[in-house]
Amino acid sequence: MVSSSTIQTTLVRHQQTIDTALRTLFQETVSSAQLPALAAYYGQMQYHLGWLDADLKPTQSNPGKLLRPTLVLLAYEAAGAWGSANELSPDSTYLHRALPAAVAVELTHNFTLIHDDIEDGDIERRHRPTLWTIWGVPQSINSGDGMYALSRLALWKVLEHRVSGDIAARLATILDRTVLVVAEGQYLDISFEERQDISVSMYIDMISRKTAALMGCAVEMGALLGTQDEETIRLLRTFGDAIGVAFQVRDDILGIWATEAELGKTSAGDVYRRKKSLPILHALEHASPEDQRRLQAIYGQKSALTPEQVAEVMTIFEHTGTQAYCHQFLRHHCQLAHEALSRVPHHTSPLSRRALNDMEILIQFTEDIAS
Ligand SMILES: CC(C)=CCC/C(C)=C/COP(=O)(O)OP(=O)(O)O
Repeated sequence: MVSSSTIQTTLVRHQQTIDTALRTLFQETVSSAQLPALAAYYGQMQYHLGWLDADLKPTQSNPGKLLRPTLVLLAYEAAGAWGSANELSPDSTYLHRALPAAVAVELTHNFTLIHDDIEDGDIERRHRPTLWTIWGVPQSINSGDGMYALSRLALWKVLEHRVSGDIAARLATILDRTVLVVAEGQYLDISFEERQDISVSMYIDMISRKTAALMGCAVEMGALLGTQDEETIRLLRTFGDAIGVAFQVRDDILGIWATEAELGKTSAGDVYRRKKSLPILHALEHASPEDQRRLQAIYGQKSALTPEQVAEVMTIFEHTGTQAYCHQFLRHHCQLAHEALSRVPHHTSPLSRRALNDMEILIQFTEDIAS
């Protein structure tokens, strides 16, 4: 079992550095557009990032997990940090080479979330009202667009840190391809809502695009900045893709089986929401014909589910071995992530070893709920 303090330590190691870089690059990138008339436009983006409140006053908020940019920096270190830092030291200047990519990935992630909240009609994110509920849909779409552009501009700052034009262009291509793949995943996810014929494999393909692709991208970009060794980059990318799928499936499992105490919201919440996540798709494919008919009837009805119907769905999950299947699926992807990491060519630098160890802790943390 990975203790919450171990995972905290792993995730916060770079948090402050990333938070500072995010704010600095954001300010640097928008400074040319700091007309008073535009202050509220950039303020809306900063609200979404948690830096300002709804009155556009600074908040005391903590920077959050910043998981994706953390993956950029860990991959950069694991790959060798361009050979520039072979000692563990509190001086983090060696990270400067990778910070623009970390910031770009985080801004890209947030641009997709702004648009996702509009598309899903979600009214809350990170325990705060979503952007569109405060400033309306047109302004929020426009904030998301701006944040996407900022993410690309932030990335080009790598050129100020002795990264070659070739590597910078390759980084930009990886990020652009990823945004396209994420949008494909979002298309599939939205189209699945109207369909009754979604298989487990179609779902896995969808989450590989919508969720895992950006995590794989984060790791690949970090690795590419850290080394020229293509095999190391490939193995780290495999780790990122696998941990990305595992993270989503972990979320799916918690959405059904986490206790109210663990989740801070209703257990079986994803059943109440009729979310087409891995558990229900597995049960729809593998339950007995009678149970499949019941599931289809319950998930197809117009009215809200009653607690009795939710209990019935949970019983069908039990009969079908759905929880065991989801746990097995999670373990398998964690195993893929672990195998990829264990094949990363051995690095003698303590920095690289520590980053690989942190990545192992992330895998264990993801897998814990299945053990
Ligand atoms: C191109 C676009 C807009 C892509 C959105 C990508 C994305 C990761 C959405 C959040 O997924 P989710 O809806 O499953 O998660 P959450 O519950 O956080 O909204």
